[in-house]
Amino acid sequence: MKLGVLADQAAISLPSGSDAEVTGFAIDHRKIAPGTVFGAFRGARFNAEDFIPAAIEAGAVAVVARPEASVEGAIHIAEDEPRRAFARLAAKFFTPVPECIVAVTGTNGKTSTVEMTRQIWRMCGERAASIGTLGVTTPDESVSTGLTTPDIVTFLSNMSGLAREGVSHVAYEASSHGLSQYRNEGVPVRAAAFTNFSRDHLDYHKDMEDYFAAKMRLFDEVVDDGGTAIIWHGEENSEWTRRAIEHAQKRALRVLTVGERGEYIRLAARTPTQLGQDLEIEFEGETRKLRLPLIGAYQVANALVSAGLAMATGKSASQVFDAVGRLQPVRGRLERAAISASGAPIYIDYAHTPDALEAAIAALRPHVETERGGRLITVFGAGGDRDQGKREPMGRAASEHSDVVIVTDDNPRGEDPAAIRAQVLAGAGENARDIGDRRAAIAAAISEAGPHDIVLVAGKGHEQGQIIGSGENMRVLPFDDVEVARQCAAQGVQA
Ligand SMILES: CC(=O)N[C@H]1[C@@H](OP(=O)(O)OP(=O)(O)OC[C@H]2O[C@@H](n3ccc(=O)[nH]c3=O)[C@H](O)[C@@H]2O)O[C@H](CO)[C@@H](O)[C@@H]1O[C@H](C)C(=O)N[C@@H](C)C(=O)N[C@H](CCC(=O)O)C(=O)O
Ligand SMILES: Nc1ncnc2c1ncn2[C@@H]1O[C@H](COP(=O)(O)OP(=O)(O)OP(=O)(O)O)[C@@H](O)[C@H]1O
Ligand SMILES: N[C@H](CCC[C@H](N)C(=O)O)C(=O)O
Ligand SMILES: [Mg+2]
Repeated sequence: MKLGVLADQAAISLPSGSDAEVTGFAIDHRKIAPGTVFGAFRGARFNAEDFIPAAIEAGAVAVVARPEASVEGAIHIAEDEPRRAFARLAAKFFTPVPECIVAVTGTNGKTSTVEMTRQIWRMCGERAASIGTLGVTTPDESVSTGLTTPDIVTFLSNMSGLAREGVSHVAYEASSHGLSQYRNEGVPVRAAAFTNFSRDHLDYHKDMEDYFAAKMRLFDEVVDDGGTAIIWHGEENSEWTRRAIEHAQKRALRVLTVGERGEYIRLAARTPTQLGQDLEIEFEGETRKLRLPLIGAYQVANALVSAGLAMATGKSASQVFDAVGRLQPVRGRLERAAISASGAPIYIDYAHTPDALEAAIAALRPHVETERGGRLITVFGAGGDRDQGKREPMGRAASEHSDVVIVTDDNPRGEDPAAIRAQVLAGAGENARDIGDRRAAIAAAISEAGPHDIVLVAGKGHEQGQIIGSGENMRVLPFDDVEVARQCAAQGVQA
């Protein structure tokens, strides 16, 4: 494929008289083959401009880099924001892509929402896929990628790979890291959703404003002109929600709000039942009753945002609401792993922010048999080399809303695990227990749970390992909360 053609399509100008045959795209100089376009970006650890000579030596025909970078022996596509230009250009190479693509952002609920959207589309008869923290899930398989958004080349090649497999519908998770690094864009996005906004990732973003601005790139720039914005508008009526609506309106998107204060789908009532919840919603002037086979208010939010995405992409209300009633649980999100020997259910959840912990605990609270002395026992920790400021509020959220709190390790990475736990414990208060070893912490919670109690193990959800150390010393020790909970529950039976 000719670089000139790709550049024309992407509205990117090349130095006059230059053109070349392009065979691929790479952002890592070690992945260059003859004919590759190299994106030389300045990152947190490396400045890839240092690798430009090596990339050209390996056969790069063009380099997308800042104007001040030195490029000799290949075409210099000089751009002030090289990541953005590279995404636009590479997107013209990785074609075709699935005809219907939607994206989801927000602090919590992205993975759940892309997964539920995939399920709804599938129940409507489409070949649908989702991309996010759980990996790439297609009609045929689920492949883990390690990161929510890998890198732009992997993202785009996954999209065109899915189209080749006959997938027509894709819902992808747009993380704030991905959005601020232009790692998940370039494809046409028909509709974009915003689930909620609260504290996370302030190790990476300067402050909440900076974090919000990263998320708002989805509405400001990534979604198609004339596209749809689905925005959760819950009873909490957050200022961030109002501002998200403003961003979407400013871009002249079709704005559809969903939730207790939603105008498109209004959640009028929610009644927890033993295995799920009964919902009453108002849609197009009619009241409908739905039964969601999942517990927790937060799962209603994600299910209704997913319903909005499915309808915004052409599915009929009757098909979509019928599908909502048949949603399957999302891996590691309020997943019931086992029942303890005494009869207490043990739930695994991916809550790793103060807001998410509150939501997960609130989901389980109605199921605790409080009148018979039942307690909610929460086991959780906070990740190392991540936002330190969320640890104390996480401790506070857990202790305010649970009856027993056990603080444990969750991917300490390059930090001292005991120091991380101390920061969490500072918020959790004196009654919280400190058991660093995650297996021992889960075992302690399960062995003390009585028949009317519920155990919540939060923070790792679907994860398959405990990450310890960093850089050269990083190791991932196999660890699966679901499996450990099952083993501990089974040991209880034998004892
Ligand atoms: C902080 C962060 O987000 N870093 C990501 C970012 O790295 P970076 O651009 O800073 O890269 P860098 O390592 O400094 O290197 C700069 C450039 O030099 C290139 N390079 C580097 C070395 C070399 O020998 N040759 C070479 O060409 C690299 O390919 C890169 O383009 O871009 C890389 C590839 O696109 C990512 O792998 C990397 O994710 C790291 C590993 C990470 O842990 N990220 C997490 C925090 C993350 O992004 N998580 C979010 C989810 C969060 C959530 O769900 O809440 C996600 O979307 O996955
Ligand atoms: N709509 C919601 N409101 C509040 N909390 C939620 C919501 N959805 C999910 N959560 C909480 O957040 C956790 C993570 O959910 P999910 O994986 O869907 O979010 P995510 O945005 O993809 O997270 P990440 O940023 O790690 O990728 C859940 O296990 C639950 O505790
Ligand atoms: N995508 C999130 C996941 C956090 C999950 C938790 N187990 C941790 O390691 O902190 C992050 O990278 O911040
Ligand atoms: Mg996710």
